[in-house]
Amino acid sequence: MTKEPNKISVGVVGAGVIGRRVVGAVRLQPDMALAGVADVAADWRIAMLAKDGVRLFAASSQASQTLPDAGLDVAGSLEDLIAASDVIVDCTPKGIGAKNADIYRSAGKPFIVQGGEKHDVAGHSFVAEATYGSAFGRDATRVVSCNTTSIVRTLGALKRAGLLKKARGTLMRRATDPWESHLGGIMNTLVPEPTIPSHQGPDARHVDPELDVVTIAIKIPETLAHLHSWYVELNRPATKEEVLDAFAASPRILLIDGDSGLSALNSVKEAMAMEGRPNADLYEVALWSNILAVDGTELCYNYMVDNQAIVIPETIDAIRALASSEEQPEVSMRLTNKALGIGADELRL
Ligand SMILES: NC(=O)C1=CN([C@@H]2O[C@H](COP(=O)(O)OP(=O)(O)OC[C@H]3O[C@@H](n4cnc5c(N)ncnc54)[C@H](OP(=O)(O)O)[C@@H]3O)[C@@H](O)[C@H]2O)C=CC1
Ligand SMILES: O=C(OP(=O)(O)O)[C@H](O)COP(=O)(O)O
Repeated sequence: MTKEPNKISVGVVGAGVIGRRVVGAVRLQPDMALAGVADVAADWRIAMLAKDGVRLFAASSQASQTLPDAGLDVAGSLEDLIAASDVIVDCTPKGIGAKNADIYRSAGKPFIVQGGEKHDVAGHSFVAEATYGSAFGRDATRVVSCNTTSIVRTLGALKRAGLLKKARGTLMRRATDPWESHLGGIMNTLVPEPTIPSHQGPDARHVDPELDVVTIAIKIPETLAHLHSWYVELNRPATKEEVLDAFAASPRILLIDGDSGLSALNSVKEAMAMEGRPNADLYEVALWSNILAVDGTELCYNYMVDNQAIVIPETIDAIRALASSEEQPEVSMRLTNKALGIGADELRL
């Protein structure tokens, strides 16, 4: 397969909830081209990608049978996709990326895994605003989980403004993804995560070891998004305006006004649909400016994390960090934001 000149050739392994969104986002970047997708599934999800012109590769010997049996054209094996790619984005279910890492390393190809994998799989954890620079030119990185991404974005904004001392958060986690809610999830109950801290707080310190952050998580019976409630101790008394300015300085945090009617997860998703976002995806952390309170050094706020969407811009930036000559995080993030329509300036809200 011939590569498009001057474009980063991206191979995606595992095209489920995250992988198919990465496919869509890669295709919108001016400096990237999609080499194809390798998967083991051969159902409607993969058939729809094929109809969109995505080249399919069989990620297992069984898939090399089941894909053609389902009437789908197969361009080659996982190894063929790796050979045709400058960088691999592994979006397989938790634990499989760790096994695939050896294959990518043996092929000498840089790769990205997602937040279901442990930090050690890549030896580096990625959130663009914090660790683009240390990812630049590496052989691998891990885009941290959706909740962890939101924590680093928000606490990072407070830290850059010189305000952050320590943060304690309660994370209400959606039970399962919408498309598979008939297969699992919970109903008519709330389930506290069995350990304190939940993994997201410690995991945020893989990105920024200076963060003093503890998280507690609860699984809740809905599928739209996560909702976080934070108590933050500031290192000096601040005003509400100072705190809002600190958050507003990041284009990947969207201040929303509950008094305008955007008062819940579902209304924010509907607004994203009206914005014309694919899948009504909310790439930003949506933080309620009207439900934020500052009292001296005490700060409390709530925000929404669209778990299916928030890691997509980070993954695009991680591709540039590993496989392009762009060393400046701001340049990559601007390109990504523009291509995906991210940030208050890009929205009608
Ligand atoms: N879902 C979410 O909200 C978020 C997920 N993440 C992380 O992203 C990663 C992917 O999650 P998600 O998109 O939800 O997963 P999905 O289950 O939606 O998609 C995974 C895809 O990979 C396929 N697959 C399974 N095994 C292999 C294999 N060996 N080789 C190639 N493809 C394979 C699956 O096929 P099949 O279905 O047939 O098994 C499926 O098509 C995980 O690390 C997860 O923790 C991060 C942030 C948010
Ligand atoms: O990465 C996520 O959340 P997390 O930050 O709680 O690990 C995604 O919402 C996936 O979570 P899941 O492990 O419930 O599928």
